[in-house]
Amino acid sequence: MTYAVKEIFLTLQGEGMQSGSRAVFLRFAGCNLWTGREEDRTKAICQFCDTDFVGTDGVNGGKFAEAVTLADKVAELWGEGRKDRLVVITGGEPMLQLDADLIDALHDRGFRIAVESNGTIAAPEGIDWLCISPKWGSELVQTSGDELKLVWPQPFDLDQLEALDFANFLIQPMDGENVEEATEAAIALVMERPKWRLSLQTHKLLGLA
Ligand SMILES: C[S@@+](CC[C@H](N)C(=O)[O-])C[C@H]1O[C@@H](n2cnc3c(N)ncnc32)[C@H](O)[C@@H]1O
Ligand SMILES: Nc1nc2[nH]cc(C(=O)O)c2c(=O)[nH]1
Ligand code: SF4
Ligand SMILES: [Mg+2]
Repeated sequence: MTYAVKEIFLTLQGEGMQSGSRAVFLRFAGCNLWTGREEDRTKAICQFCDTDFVGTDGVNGGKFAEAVTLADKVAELWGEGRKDRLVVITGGEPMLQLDADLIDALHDRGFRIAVESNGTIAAPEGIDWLCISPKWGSELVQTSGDELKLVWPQPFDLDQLEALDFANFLIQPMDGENVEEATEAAIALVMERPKWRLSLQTHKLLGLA
């Protein structure tokens, strides 16, 4: 299968439980909840996206015909050393393209595989760290994983989300024009519900990609 990749880059994971970890980010092009075009945003299911995932024109982006070629590029960007290798696969929606061949090729090169997904498509076997970030108005199909990272505010019933099979529950303020209000609301929520932890987008605070 040919993979459409927006960009691949080395940075720190900015969000969630693994925040602060060195990681290669592999961002796939395309999403099932928004076209990525600004003129479609207000009619999209997911309207608050902070990411350009359209096309294959980003740094190290392109069409990769083989899983091994793509995994080689990820390994090249990691550089020397096979210990503690981490790749974060995101998008767009990575579950539209992530398959067993790519999972195997990345494992063969020593990577732990973390994935950021909206949860509308079931995850394949072999993911080492699964982060699901549900979107109001979409159907949540993947109801288990390592972390549920809820962008706030959204009209979810938190009691229902807490009943799902996740090891960690995180709340992440919605970036945008109301980010300060969203951050205050997220802090208030954690103070009321200690099951949840605050996730900040630390890469934005630090000026990292
Ligand atoms: C760009 S998405 C790509 C992965 C996948 N499509 C998803 O939504 O989980 C990566 C992460 O950024 C979060 N995110 C997107 N827009 C955001 C915003 N405006 N503020 C805070 N988090 C945001 C998503 O919820 C998700 O956890
Ligand atoms: N540094 C950094 N950390 C991130 N964690 C999740 C991201 C994403 O866009 O999926 C992201 C991102 O875009 N950059
Ligand atoms: S589901 Fe993820 S990639 Fe798609 S529009 Fe929403 S935040 Fe962006
Ligand atoms: Mg991002």
